[in-house]
Amino acid sequence: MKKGVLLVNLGSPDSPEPKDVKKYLGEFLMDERVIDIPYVARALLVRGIILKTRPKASAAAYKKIWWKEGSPLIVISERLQNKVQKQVDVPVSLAMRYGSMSIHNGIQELVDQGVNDILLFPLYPQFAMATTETITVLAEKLRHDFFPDINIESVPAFYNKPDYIEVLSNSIKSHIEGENPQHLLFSYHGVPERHIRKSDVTNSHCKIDGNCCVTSSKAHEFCYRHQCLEVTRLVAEKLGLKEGTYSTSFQSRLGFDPWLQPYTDRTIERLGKQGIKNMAIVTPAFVSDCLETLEEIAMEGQEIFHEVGGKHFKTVPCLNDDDAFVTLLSQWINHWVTSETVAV
Ligand SMILES: C=CC1=C(C)c2cc3[nH]c(cc4nc(cc5[nH]c(cc1n2)c(C)c5CCC(=O)O)C(CCC(=O)O)=C4C)c(C)c3C=C
Ligand SMILES: [Fe+2]
Repeated sequence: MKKGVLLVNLGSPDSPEPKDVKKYLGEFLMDERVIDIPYVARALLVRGIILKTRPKASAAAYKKIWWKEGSPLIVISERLQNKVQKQVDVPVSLAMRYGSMSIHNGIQELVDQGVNDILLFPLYPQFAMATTETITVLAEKLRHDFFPDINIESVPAFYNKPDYIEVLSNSIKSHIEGENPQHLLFSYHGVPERHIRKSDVTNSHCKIDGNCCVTSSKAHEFCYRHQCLEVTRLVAEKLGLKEGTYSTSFQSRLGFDPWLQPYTDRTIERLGKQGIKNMAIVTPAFVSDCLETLEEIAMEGQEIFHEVGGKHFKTVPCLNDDDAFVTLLSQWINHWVTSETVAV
């Protein structure tokens, strides 16, 4: 069998113009694992309400962060792909779950090079039905419908792997060294609480309270909240952070359902009001900087902090194409190539 790797990230609009943003959001938000309500209700909500107003506002936000080479998320993912390709001996392709650069094309690109054994690598440290699961389910459907003779194996969530925690901790350390933040906030993309309950394989463990995520359970393999809290705990341990000088929050809430709390914007405001003058923020649900980190955190978050008296707001970049991260992914891939098992 000939092996190859498909890295998969979220995707971005083709341009920061409202018509392209509308097309992208239409595809993204109509995914039943993102807005998980029945099709007719979802279509009414997305096409009848969200797509009437959000594309214009989102396009304005995208314009603030867009690079001359294109969307930061796409450009950074391509840099990562190119660097990983130099460290492994099998073909490495890149695809996006939404927008251009489809997973179908990514698989086809590998198949055209003779590959029939694919390692599908969702670029998300934590499992979520709106991210990892939608990628693996779509890839399996494509395999079944168009590529029945190939094998596809997926890389599971790697949130608690010691070598990942080490790379992430070292990166955070290098960016906050000399800044001496009084508080380090770990901000993760939010999800509706309902998503956590739906992914609970025990059907009863996830209460989304103070206890469930720290009480051992089979549910944790697919619990986004547990996995986020674990990343914070493991990095804090590695960096020797003192209790009270760091915390976890969830950003990017959309709609009125309860999402994971505490919310990042309110947490930044609270920290500023409590007299914190110097804070840093890290966003470990994203491996690549994107709209949610460059605009929502680095711009809006900083503005909130300054409005309530904060002075210094440091945004730690995502791992992006950091050399240590590239080496880590390449090691995992090389392990799969030589040992037939997914390394992480
Ligand atoms: C119901 C809505 C959404 C869920 C659930 C959700 C989960 C989720 N998303 C990411 C990562 C990213 N999301 C990004 C943008 C973005 N996300 C939503 C909605 C949900 N996300 C919207 C509407 C948007 C578009 C922007 C906007 O209008 O605000 C991005 C950035 C993409 C880019 O082009 O830069 C990322 C990355 C994760 C990890 C996640 C669940 C864990
Ligand atoms: Fe999102």
